[in-house]
Amino acid sequence: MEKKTVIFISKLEQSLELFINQGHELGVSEDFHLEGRTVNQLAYNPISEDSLVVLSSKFILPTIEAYLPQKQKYIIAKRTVNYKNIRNMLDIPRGIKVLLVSDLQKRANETVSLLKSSGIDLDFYPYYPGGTYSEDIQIAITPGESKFVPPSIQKVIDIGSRVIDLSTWIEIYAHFKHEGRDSRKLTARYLQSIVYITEQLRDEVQKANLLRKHLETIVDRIEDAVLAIDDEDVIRLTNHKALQLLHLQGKDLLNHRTANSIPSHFYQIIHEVPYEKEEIVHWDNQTYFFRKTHIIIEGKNMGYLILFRKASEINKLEHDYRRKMLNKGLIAKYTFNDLSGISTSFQKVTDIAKKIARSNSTVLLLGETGTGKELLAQAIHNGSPRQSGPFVGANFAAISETLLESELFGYEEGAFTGAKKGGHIGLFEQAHNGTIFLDEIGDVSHSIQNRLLRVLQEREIMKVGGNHVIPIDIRVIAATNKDLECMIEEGSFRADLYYRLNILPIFIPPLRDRKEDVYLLTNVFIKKICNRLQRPSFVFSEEARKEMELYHWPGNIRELENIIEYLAHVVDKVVYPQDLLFKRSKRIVEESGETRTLIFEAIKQSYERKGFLEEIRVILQIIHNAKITVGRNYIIRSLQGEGWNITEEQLRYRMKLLNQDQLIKVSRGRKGSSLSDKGVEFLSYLMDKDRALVET
Ligand SMILES: Nc1ncnc2c1ncn2[C@@H]1O[C@H](COP(=O)(O)OP(=O)(O)OP(=O)(O)O)[C@@H](O)[C@H]1O
Repeated sequence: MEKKTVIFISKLEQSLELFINQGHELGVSEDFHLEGRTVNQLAYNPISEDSLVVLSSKFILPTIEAYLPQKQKYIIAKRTVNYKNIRNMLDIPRGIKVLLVSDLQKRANETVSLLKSSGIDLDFYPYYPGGTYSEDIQIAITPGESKFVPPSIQKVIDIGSRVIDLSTWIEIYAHFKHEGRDSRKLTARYLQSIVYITEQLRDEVQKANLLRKHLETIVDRIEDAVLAIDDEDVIRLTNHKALQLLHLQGKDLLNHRTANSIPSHFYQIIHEVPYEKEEIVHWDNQTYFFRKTHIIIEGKNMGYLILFRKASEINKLEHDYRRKMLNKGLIAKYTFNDLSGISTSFQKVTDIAKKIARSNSTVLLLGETGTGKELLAQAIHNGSPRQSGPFVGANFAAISETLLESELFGYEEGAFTGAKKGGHIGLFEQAHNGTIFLDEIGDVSHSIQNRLLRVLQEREIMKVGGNHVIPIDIRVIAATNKDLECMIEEGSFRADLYYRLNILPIFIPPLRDRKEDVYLLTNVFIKKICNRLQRPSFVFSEEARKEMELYHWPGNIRELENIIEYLAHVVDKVVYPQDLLFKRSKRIVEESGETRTLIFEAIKQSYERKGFLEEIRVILQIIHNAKITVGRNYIIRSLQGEGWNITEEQLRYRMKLLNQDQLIKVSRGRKGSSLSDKGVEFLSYLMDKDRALVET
């Protein structure tokens, strides 16, 4: 049988294309010839009488009537939304204003009713060129007319031109009295496209359910109590913690009105507390930290979120956190208030340091051993905007060369034999968002100097065995008692590293140059130490005080503090010159056993704190065994023979401390060292301790 012709007429070419395409998809083109004419084409492309004309809308009828043959049959197409494009509209939350944009007012209105009758229940505002609209609308939906969308709209969803409704396709078949079989096939195909959409929607619903379950699990894990309430005061989300604190365990609050579901006093709090502010509220004999925030979606207020937690829990958390940081040594204990000193030179130091603290630049602290460089570094950190971040100390004289690299930069799991599982976070990474204190920077080896330079330049590190860089935000404070400029001349310190460090230098004068501070510091330490030992205070006789002022204090404030500690153990009420250790020529072995133990224990602990007591023990042993005066090279070689790898710089530092503690004697002209009597005593004290440990 010869195929009949169906001619679609529309103003727009794209609508004709859409209809013919739809006809192909539905299989209509297997039964009829499908053609299209725009209104303008009718004049030179006339219509043959035996065809059926389908008009895209009744509004074009007056324009085209003249071109239709007299008895021409025509149908006005019923149009519907293209279900394939409906999916995009489902993401728009309910209650949001949406502009429905079309070319004419009536078409905009028509599309609104069409969408509403298809179950898309949004807050539609029809719009057409020349119409008005409210400026707060941010989303527009248009059936293929996006060119008419006002420019202020942020999001446009084009659902495409409207397609032809099933009833019109059936009418086409009915017109030609086509067999019913074909129209059933047509109906089946038409429904298929809708079923496909329904399937898609079902998937979406399942996905949404799954997502909700995920969300609920996550919210349950949050330590805070959570309540999400919509703009109609209905509870939309909550967690175990909230139910527990509100004494509503086992109750289902979801989708219930807040007013009817939660305790009335708490309900009152929710409505009284201002938005977006951390508040402290009292309820149920407890103090809570409470926060209420708006839930804003696509610019519209959809309700509010409440987070609350018992203040006691937060205090405990903060306390635990600080304790952990303290245990790890990541907190700076001292502030500028802990720095005592009235001398003009010391006042100048603190004035400059306070100003410098506020900046983020690298600081270089210069001064003899024991002048308070570490104390000042901590005070600078605590006076800086980074005060709540970590303060990490790295002592280059204390960490052995072999460990230094991995201590500073960390290592990846499996970087070397014996590497910890999960790797190790280095000191630089631990200092992220805080301050790193590079103590004894003058003792650092050449290879580490190179790596430090890179870190300071790039502000990023690479772990040992790692293959990616980790950016770090740190403030650097370095300290040394060495003359770095002299070391540069000798070639033992890199000039470029020095210039990177020497940005804000602060020189702390030695104690002998600020005698006014000796008396003040003496009293500060008497108070502190007597307090700690819970013993009555003591005073200095006039003569002893003079001796203190005359003394040259090679060990500076640390030495002064040690002397007061010693006196606190041995004097009663008044200190006389003969009580002052530095004044006495008596050998330590003449001290009473009790005092000796106290002094040795204090020395032992000071090495332990520095982390190299074991190395000190081996060094003393090597010198002792040699029985003659030995030089540093000999000691280094012997240490290596016993598996200890330390640099010459590190050995020099340790020898200096041993000398200060009078455990070794350095022969004139620095030819070599031997153990002092005190050193021999100290070594046997350490060995006794070791034995006691083994026996227990
Ligand atoms: N101005 C001060 N007021 C009170 N105590 C101080 C002051 N300066 C230093 N101290 C105390 O003196 C001791 C030595 O200080 P610190 O360790 O900071 O010195 P340092 O210069 O870093 O020493 P080193 O170079 O040997 O590492 C510490 O116990 C510290 O508390």
